[in-house]
Amino acid sequence: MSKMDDGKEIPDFIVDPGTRTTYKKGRFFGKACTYTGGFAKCYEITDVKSGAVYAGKIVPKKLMTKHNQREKITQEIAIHRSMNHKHIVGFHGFFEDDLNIYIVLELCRKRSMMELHKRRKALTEPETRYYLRQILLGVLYLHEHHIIHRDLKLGNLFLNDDMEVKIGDFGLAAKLEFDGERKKKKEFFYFRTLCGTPNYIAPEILQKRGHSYEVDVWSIGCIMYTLLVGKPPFETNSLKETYGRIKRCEYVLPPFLKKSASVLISKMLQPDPKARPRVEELLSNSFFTSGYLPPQLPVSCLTTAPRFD
Ligand SMILES: COc1cc(C(=O)NC2CCN(C)CC2)ccc1Nc1cc2c(cn1)c(C)nn2-c1cc(Cl)cc(-c2ccccc2C(N)=O)c1
Repeated sequence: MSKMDDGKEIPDFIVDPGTRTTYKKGRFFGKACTYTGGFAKCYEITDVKSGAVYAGKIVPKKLMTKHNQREKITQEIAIHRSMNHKHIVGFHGFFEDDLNIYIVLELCRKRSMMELHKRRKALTEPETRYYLRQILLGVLYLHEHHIIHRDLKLGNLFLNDDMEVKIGDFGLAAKLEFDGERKKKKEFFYFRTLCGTPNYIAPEILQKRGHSYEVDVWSIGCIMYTLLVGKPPFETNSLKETYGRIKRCEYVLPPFLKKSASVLISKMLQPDPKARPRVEELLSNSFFTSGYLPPQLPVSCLTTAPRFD
């Protein structure tokens, strides 16, 4: 039992009353911040009858003091359960008891790209092309269904046994109700600052301007930079300074980057959201069409750089 997991408010056996499925609670995977600054937790859970193993995201109800917190988890579930795509984490169900809300999700045994990043730092260009293409295919599906993810970051990009990318955590996602709608969720901004580092937050959100699909393209630009350079583009050791750099769009493109990579990153990290390419344009960019794209990656890429000769 890891020290972070007191787990006392989560029973060892969890029953979904709707489907009468019993899950056995297994390993604690980790936790992440939720809307109230409290923590939801993720465990390995096993359907005792079928033996199927999932990632169970468990949100304590005691966190939901205000009405809008229940609305937020309802929104997350409504958005995620409507998804069905190879590069979106599978949604297998949800239920609640007196203590918690439980979300049953596809287990990705190779964890998230944050662990890959911590272990490998800068990746090769073919690997970056491989991961980015799958992220773009997943985000294209979201945008085609009028969903903005709004929290694309390495910790929300999970990897399965076949090293395929699965986009997860729709806790900050939003559905646009009409073309041209610009979101202005003030509490969204509050949540983003509340839960630690700004990760890959777009300048228009920091400046509390309306925002839309372009914020996901900005985040993908930050992800591409981080995968190729080995560290995030706006990282400093002060939140205030990081925000300042994001607002001023101040980042350095190292000289070792190939031209097509530098050009693509700068297209995505533009201060004006309207100047950024849409996801379908990104997929046909020369960075993807002119360089080697591995059809798959070996699991060894989690720890050591592959050779593509
Ligand atoms: C075998 O599969 C895994 C092993 C591990 C692992 O070994 N972790 C070790 C880290 C070091 N400590 C000491 C021991 C455990 C982590 C993730 C796995 N897989 C996995 C995790 C998944 C998913 C699919 N698959 C999905 C889908 N969501 N999550 C997930 C994971 C985490 Cl840590 C937090 C959250 C999370 C919890 C609350 C709110 C939001 C979120 C959120 N980010 O969605 C979600």
